Amino acid sequence: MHAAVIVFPGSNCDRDLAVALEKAGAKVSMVWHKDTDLPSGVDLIGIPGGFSFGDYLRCGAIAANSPICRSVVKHAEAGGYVMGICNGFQVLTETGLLPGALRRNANLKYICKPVKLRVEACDSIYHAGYEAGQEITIPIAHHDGNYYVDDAKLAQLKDEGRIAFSYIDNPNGSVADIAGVVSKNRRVLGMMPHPERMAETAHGGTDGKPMFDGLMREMALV
Ligand SMILES: NC(=O)CC[C@H](N)C(=O)O
Repeated sequence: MHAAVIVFPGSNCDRDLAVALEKAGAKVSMVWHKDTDLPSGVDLIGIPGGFSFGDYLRCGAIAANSPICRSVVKHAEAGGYVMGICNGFQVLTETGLLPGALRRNANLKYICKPVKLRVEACDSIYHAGYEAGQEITIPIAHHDGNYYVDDAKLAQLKDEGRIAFSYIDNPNGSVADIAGVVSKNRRVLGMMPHPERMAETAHGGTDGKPMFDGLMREMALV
């Protein structure tokens, strides 16, 4: 499986995401935001966490208009896989590939701590390594993680089984405790918590590792 990790000025989790994917067995190419084309044969795009363009305008808004993001959108629209973590989730909402927006945390503070998540019943490759209803601990590190969708879109996300992960004890004010969502075809995932920061024993826990191992297993079957 060939993954591309996109790097923006201000990305700071690009290497972590690349390492997590490599340890699961992927070949990873790092792709600079000014590039216009993805390497040929890319199966999965990873949009990493960080503070792209200093979080100016809105988190992810400038990155979403980078040259490479036109190719990211094309890849997703053609049915390709894309995972966006933290700032990556913010970028994906700004491109319109995922619904909703990430607003300032309800307490107006940057929050950096491990949180408990519930794995929702969502049949995506990103869930293959988990059981529905499983509780996992994954760190968050954001000031704009307060997920918002209006009532109609929330009802649609619920009806379509597109809530990927929920907070057990909501840290940031997100609507319906939502920590992550998927696209209608379940191939685009956005989540605020960082599974790549909980993927080996030295991280203090490995609850993020099944996401990478599971998606590798599933992609071998696609
Ligand atoms: N860790 C991150 O990706 C930070 C996300 C984002 N820039 C925020 O603080 O809200």
